[in-house]
Amino acid sequence: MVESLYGLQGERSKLRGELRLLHSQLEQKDRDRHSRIQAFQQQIDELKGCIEEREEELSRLRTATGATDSEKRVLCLSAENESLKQNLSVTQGLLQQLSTIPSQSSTMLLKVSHTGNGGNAADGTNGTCDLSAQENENLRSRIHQLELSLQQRSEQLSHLERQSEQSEWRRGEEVRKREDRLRELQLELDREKGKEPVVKYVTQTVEVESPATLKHLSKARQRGELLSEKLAKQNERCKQLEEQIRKSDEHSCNLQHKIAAYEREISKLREELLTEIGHLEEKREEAVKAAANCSPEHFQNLQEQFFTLQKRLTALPPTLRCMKTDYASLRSQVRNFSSFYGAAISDAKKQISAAITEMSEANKDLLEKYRKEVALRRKYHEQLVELKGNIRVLCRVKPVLKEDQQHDEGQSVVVVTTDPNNESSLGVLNKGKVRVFEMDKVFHPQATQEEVFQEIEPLVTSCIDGYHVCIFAYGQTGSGKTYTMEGSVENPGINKRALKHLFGEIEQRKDMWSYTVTVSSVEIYNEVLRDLLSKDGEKLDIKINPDGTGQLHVPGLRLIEVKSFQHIKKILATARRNRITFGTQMNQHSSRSHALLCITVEGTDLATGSKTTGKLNLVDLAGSERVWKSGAEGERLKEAQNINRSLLSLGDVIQALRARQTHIPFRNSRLTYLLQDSLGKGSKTVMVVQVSALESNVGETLCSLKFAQRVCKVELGPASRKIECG
Ligand SMILES: Nc1ncnc2c1ncn2[C@@H]1O[C@H](COP(=O)(O)OP(=O)(O)OP(=O)(O)O)[C@@H](O)[C@H]1O
Repeated sequence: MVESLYGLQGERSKLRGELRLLHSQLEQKDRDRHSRIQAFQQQIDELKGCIEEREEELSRLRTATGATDSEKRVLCLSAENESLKQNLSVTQGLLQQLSTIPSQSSTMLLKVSHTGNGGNAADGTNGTCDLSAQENENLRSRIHQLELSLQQRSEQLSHLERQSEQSEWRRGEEVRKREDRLRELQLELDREKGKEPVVKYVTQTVEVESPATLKHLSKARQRGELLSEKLAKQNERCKQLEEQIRKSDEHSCNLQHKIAAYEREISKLREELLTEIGHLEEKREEAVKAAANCSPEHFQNLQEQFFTLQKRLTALPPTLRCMKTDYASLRSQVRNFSSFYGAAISDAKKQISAAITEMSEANKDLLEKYRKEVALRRKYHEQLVELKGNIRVLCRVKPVLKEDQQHDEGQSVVVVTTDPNNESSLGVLNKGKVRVFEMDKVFHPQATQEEVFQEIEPLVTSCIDGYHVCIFAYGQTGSGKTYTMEGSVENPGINKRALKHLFGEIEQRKDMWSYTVTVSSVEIYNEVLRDLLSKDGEKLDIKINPDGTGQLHVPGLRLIEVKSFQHIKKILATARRNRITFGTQMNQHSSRSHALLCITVEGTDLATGSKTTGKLNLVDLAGSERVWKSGAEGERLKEAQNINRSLLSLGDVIQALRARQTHIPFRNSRLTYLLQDSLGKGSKTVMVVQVSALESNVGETLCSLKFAQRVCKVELGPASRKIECG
C-alpha cells in the first residue's frame, strides 16, 4: 500500500511537473494571443485612419467641380469605404471574441491549486488530469481556430491594404492629371501674355537744344570729325600695307613658280642625263665590241668620239651643281622672305619717321618765314586800306527785275548808266540832263555777289587782325540792301561770305593764333533797341561799361560764341526771323528797322601770348525813301521819320569822321551811338549805296547818291578827292 501510495505520489508529482510545463506553454500562448490582439487593435486603428482619410477625400471630391471622372471616383471610393467598414466590424467582432476568452493559464492555475489543497482525494486526481487534458485539447483546437481566423483577417487586411494602395495610386494619378492641366493652363496664360498687346503706345521724343547741349554736340562732332580723319588716315595706311603685302605675295608666288619651273627643268635634265649616260654606255659597249672587229683608223675615230662624249659628260655635272645652288638659294630666299619683309617695313618706318622729323624741322623754318610774311602782308594790307581810304563809299545798281516792271506798269525806263571803262562813276538821266556821280567803286547791275564781296574782303581780314570795321547798306526800300547784305540761300550776300572768309582765315592761322568768335544781333526800330537773338525781343539800352574803360555796352544783349560756319548759319536764320517786317507801298517785305550783325573776334598769338580784339559790324539799314512817297501816315509816318533821322545822323557822323572833326555827333541816334566804338578813330567803314536804275525811282536814286556824295566829298589828308558834280 505504502509502495503504491509512493508510486501514486510520484505519479502525481510527475503530472504536476507536466501540468506546470503545460501551464507555462499556455502562458506563452496567452502572451502570443495578447500581442496578436494588440497587433490586431493596431491594424484596426490603421484601418480606421485609412477610412477617415478616404472619407475626407470623398468629401473633398464631392465639393470639387462636377467632372464625371470625379463622380465615378467618388462612387468607387464610397463602395471601397463600405467594404472597409464591413471588414472593420467583422474584425472588431473577432477581436471581441478573442478578448472575452478567459485566460487558459489562470484556469489552469486554479485547477492546479485545487488539486494541491488535499492529498487525500486520490480518485479525484485522475479525473482532474483527464479533464485538464481535454480542456487543453479544446483550448488547442480553439487556438488553432483563432489562428486560422487571424490568418484570414491578415489576408483580408493585406487585401484591404492593396486596395488602399490602389486607391492611393488612383488619387495620385488624379492629382498628377490636375497638375498637368494646371501647367497647360499656365502655359496658355504665358502665351496669352506674350502676345502683342492690342493697344499700342506712341512714344514721342522731345529734343531740347540747350546751349550746353549744343556746345557738347558741337564738341562731340568735332571730336567725331577728328576721329574720322584719323580713321581715314589709318585706313589709308592699312590699304598701303595691304598693297605691299599683296605685292609681296605676288613676288613670293612668282618665286615659287620659278622654283617649280627649276625643279621641273632639273628633273628633266636629270632624266636626259641618265638616258644620255645610258646611250653612251650602250655606245661604249658597242664601240668596244666593234673595236675588236674594226680597223685601227676606225678605232681611232671611235676613240675620239668617245673622248668628246666624255668631255660633254664631264661638263654636265657643273651645270647641274649650278642649278642646284640656284635652286637652294631660291628656296632660302623664299624662307627668309617674311623676316626680310619685316626688316624692310621697319626700315621704311625708320625712314618715314626720319623724314617726318626732317619735315618738322623744315616746317619750323617755314613757319618762321610764314610769320614774317604774314606780318609783312598785314603791313601792306594796312597800307592798301589806308590808300583806299578808311571810309569808302561803294555804289551798287540794282538790275531791273520782273516785279519792278509790274510796279512800273510796264514803263521800265532805265535812267542810271554805268561806264564799263570807269569803275568809279555813274550817270543819272533826269529832266533831259545826265548827272554824273563819282564813288570809290560802282557796281553795274550785272555785278555778282562775289564781285561785291571781293571789294569788302580786305576789311574782313583786317577785323581778324584786331580792327573795328563797319559795313553799311544804304538806299531806298527795295533797292537791294538786304540782298547785298544777306542775299539768298543759293547766292549769299556779304554777311555769310564775310563769316565764311573769317573762319577760313582763322583755320589758316590756327598754328599761330587761337581765335574766339562771338556774335550778337540787334535791330533798331523806332529808336528802340531789340535783341534779334532773344525770343522775347526785350527792349535794350546802351550804357557806359562799368569796367571803367569808358566803352559802351548793352546790358542783357545775348552774345553767342560761334565755333563753325555751320553754326553761324542758324544764328543768321534766327535773326532774320525775328526782324520786324511790314509791307509798304514800295516793297511787300520791306524791312522797317536797321538790322545789325556784330561779330567780335578775339585773337591770341600762340607764340607771344599777345591779344587782339576785332569787331565787324554788318548793318542792313532801313529804307531811306522820302516820307511822302512811301505813303506813310500815323504809325508808319513816325517810323519813316525815325528812319530818316537816324540815317541823317549816320551821314553826319561819317562826314565828321572823314573830315577828322574833333566832335563826332555819335549820340544823335541810337544807331551811331551803338556803333560809336566801330566808327571812331582807327576803324574802317564801307558804305554800300544801293540804287534803282528805273525812271520811276529817279528822285530816291538822286537823294541816295547825293547822300553818298556828301560822305565822299570830304578831303582825306593832303590828297583831296576830285569829284565831278553834274
Ligand atoms: N542785285 C540784285 N539781283 C537780283 N535781285 C535783286 C538784286 N537786288 C535786289 N534784288 C531783289 O529785289 C527785291 C528787293 O530787294 P531787297 O529786299 O534787298 O531790298 P531792300 O533795299 O532791302 O528793301 P527794304 O529797305 O524794304 O528792306 C528782292 O526780291 C531782291 O531779291
